[in-house]
Amino acid sequence: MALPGLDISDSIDTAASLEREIKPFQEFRFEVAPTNTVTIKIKTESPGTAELFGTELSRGTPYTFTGCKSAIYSWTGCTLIIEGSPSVEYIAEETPMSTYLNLHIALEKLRFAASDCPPTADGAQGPRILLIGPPDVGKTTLCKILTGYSIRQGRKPMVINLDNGGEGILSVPGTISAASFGSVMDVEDGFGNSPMSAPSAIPVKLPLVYYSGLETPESGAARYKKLVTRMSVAVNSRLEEDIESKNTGLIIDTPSFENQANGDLISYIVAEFSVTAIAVLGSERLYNTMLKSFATSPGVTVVKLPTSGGCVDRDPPFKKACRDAAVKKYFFGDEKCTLSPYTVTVEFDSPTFALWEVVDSTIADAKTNLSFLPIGEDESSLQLEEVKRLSPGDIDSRFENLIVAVLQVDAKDAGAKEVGESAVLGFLYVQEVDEKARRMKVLSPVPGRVPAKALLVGKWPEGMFLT
Ligand SMILES: Nc1ncnc2c1ncn2[C@@H]1O[C@H](COP(=O)(O)OP(=O)(O)OP(=O)(O)O)[C@@H](O)[C@H]1O
Repeated sequence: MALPGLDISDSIDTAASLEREIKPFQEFRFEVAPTNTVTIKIKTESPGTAELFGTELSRGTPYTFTGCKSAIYSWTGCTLIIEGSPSVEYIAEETPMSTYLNLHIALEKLRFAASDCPPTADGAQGPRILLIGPPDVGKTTLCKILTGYSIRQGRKPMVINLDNGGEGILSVPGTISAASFGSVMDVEDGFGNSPMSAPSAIPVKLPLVYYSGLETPESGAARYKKLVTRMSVAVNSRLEEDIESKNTGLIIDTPSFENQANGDLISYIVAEFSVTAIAVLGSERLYNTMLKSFATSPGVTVVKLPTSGGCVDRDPPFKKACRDAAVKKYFFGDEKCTLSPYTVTVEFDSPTFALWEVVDSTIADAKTNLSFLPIGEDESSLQLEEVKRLSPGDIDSRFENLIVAVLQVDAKDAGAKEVGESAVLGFLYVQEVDEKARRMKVLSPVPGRVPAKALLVGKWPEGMFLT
């Protein structure tokens, strides 16, 4: 369509674009470097439809991708127009999409059964599926596909992201989050946006976020478990008030679990979220371990799912670039929506200032401590410190370029327990620490003073330069 009065067309210059025809049940896989941009649309005259990880694409609408490895699947066949230069692009004939669709149909049957029960009955609870497997086997992708399909059926799935080391779902890296998805996801942007200070074309989701500050659950198992428990309590009470979400159930994405050592954490998550189905991707060994572990748990079904050949190992620099991009986007927005963060000064001697730090207590440390317990005392008597309050003298340049979580608890009077278990209001980025003047400059997404809330800093995500 041409803009009235102007000789400007909003269509893509097809002369400079590639055309790719996808046959039914095939997918177009592509990779775009973090520094590159590629635009893809379904050809307007093309009869078929296509979807990106479960979310249907609108015909003729150009979608812009940057720094991603992704795929567009078609059940019917269609023609795509690609503008720009993906670093890799090909059409794949073999995909596990039929298996994933069957899994969705099985979950739908359970959801119909749940909807038929009275709201307060036990049976009103829809399926709660946990997705586990080694790194880069497509757990997050399957989570998106299952979420996309249930949204398309008019459901309201509750999506829980327990992968604290990843890019974050509706939040920055280093967090675990939960959100009810009642509207379409943003195909260009993973799961979409949480509320920010600018309008957005895709309806925003309201996530509940906890900041772990840990790279892996193992680098602070006690803290991670505590946050999982807090999350499960909040999610369960929310579901009691939202029957649609309760009937639809939970879709839970996890960090990489690949061996016996993670069994304890998996069992913990299963118990806390009353998981009813475990889907294991990409590891026969883990599947068999799960079968044995849950053989005596009649309420838990374990299934094995194939991994897509399109799942690619993302090397550490690519993952780091994605994490940096996620944090940058939180403060500065993206091409579609530019944000301007504010620089704010925080005085260490202010009565409303309290900065806490996540303690990196590895399992190894905990075990070492255990062996020094006095005779007769057991593990439960050991109080491992998970967060500690920093005095102004402890705050130096090592905190520069890190993000700081602004917690819901007040700075005044909050103790280690409250800080350790508090949800997050938002994030700040430390630009500069002036040790002598006892103050620091932070970037804040909102103007005005930093609220009088407890601040928490961790070692993850690692430091990054935001420009
Ligand atoms: N069918 C596909 N075609 C192309 N790329 C894909 C496909 N499926 C997944 N990917 C890509 O492969 C990468 C790994 O997938 P994903 O993030 O889902 O794995 P994961 O198991 O959740 O990883 P992690 O262990 O880091 O949590 C992602 O960049 C994803 O977009």
